[in-house]
Amino acid sequence: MNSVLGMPTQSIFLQDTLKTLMRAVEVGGFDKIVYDYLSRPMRVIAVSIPVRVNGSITIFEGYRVQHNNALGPFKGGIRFHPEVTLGDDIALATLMTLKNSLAGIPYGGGKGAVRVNPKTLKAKELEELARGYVRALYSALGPDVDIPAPDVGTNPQIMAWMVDEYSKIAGKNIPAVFTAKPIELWGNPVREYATGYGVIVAAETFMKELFGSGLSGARVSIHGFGNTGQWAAYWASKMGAKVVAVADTSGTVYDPNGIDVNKAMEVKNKTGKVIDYPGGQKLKPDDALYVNADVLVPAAIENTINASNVSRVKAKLIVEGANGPTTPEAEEYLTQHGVTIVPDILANAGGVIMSYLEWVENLQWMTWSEDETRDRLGKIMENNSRKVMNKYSELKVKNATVRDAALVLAIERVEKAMKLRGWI
Ligand SMILES: NC(=O)c1ccc[n+]([C@@H]2O[C@H](COP(=O)([O-])OP(=O)(O)OC[C@H]3O[C@@H](n4cnc5c(N)ncnc54)[C@H](O)[C@@H]3O)[C@@H](O)[C@H]2O)c1
Repeated sequence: MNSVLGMPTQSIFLQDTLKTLMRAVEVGGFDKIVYDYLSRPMRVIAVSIPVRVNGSITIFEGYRVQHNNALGPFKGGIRFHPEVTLGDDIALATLMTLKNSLAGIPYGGGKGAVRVNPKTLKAKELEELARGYVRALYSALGPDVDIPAPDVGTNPQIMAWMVDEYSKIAGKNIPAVFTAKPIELWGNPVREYATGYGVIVAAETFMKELFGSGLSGARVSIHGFGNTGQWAAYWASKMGAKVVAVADTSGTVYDPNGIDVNKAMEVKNKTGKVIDYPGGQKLKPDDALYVNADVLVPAAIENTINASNVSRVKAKLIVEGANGPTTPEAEEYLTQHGVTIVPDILANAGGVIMSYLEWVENLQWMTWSEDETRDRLGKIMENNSRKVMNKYSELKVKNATVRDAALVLAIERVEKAMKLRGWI
């Protein structure tokens, strides 16, 4: 698709997303009209945001893509990145519609973006940009309209500025319009580790379903040791798994007897390099993908498991913490070799499910304890994992994957909502 609503949208990412959507529509036997709806956003808003940078005005380009709201308010992050395009933003918003649908939460999908390298801005300039984004899009946002959250390049502080700006314009506090806010400003402590925790609940559920025993005693390797990877390692270890490898761009630490995850996190947060961990063997960054492990969690970036290295992967279960870490060619190879992949759309949904829980708290001006919130998140992740497993066993298509099952479930829920509303 080279243009949407008259705007140019060349993007390989968008083309790939539409291919994935088309495959799922075919596997699930959906009507063509379902593809027609989901292959384009309902609304795209492009805005100019003037900010005084180093004394002179720079005008930044921003977008909000409101992809589909059949299931509820649009929901998805805001990305600050120098190379983001409208086409990429549409792809990301499309994936949010599917992820939120699969998660079983009452949200449609959306995504926002600003073409900027946030690292080049001073704090005050970044604040002005965040506030300018909200001023430009105020009428399109709202707790029951469109609820943004952080994504690449944005964080809880930026959400705090945004919720403040929105509340100022509204003339009253409206906490539920942004999620993943700081704990002190209507946020929830579980948010920090929600994605990594969710990945491990999904891993535990699939281990039980596939092999009859959970993570206890299983060997786990984690590739990528940022927010997702560190907390996945932490919860895997807490649930009794043996974390045998952790890796970041500095290298892999491998210890078949198990790594002290608290120590590894402490070292990573102190020096920025996991390779400074005292002990274990020191290997190359990608070696965490190839070590002897029962479960592999790719939690770094996209396309890490691809045609050139897939034959070296030894794990029997791959749980995608990162978005898009397994290429389609690699997935085909792994599927033929009996490896199960728990897809990103299911495995890393803990963050957005936590956003939903924060929104529910904010709408009622109440808070759950950390334990209660985590318990709710865990139950949703476990339940969703089981639903996907059941769907997978129902699919009669040759070489169907768990990803196919997840996407079919996601589309089914949106399709039902669109039918009930009389859209299709
Ligand atoms: N943080 C979330 O809530 C969240 C939610 C959903 C999906 N994700 C996805 O998870 C992935 C990681 O996100 P994050 O927030 O943890 O990012 P992050 O920046 O905190 O961490 C990324 C980590 O990956 C490592 N890394 C990058 N390239 C590597 C390589 N080639 N080899 C080894 N390590 C490498 C980095 O050193 C870093 O430790 C992304 O794909 C992201 O889209 C994150």
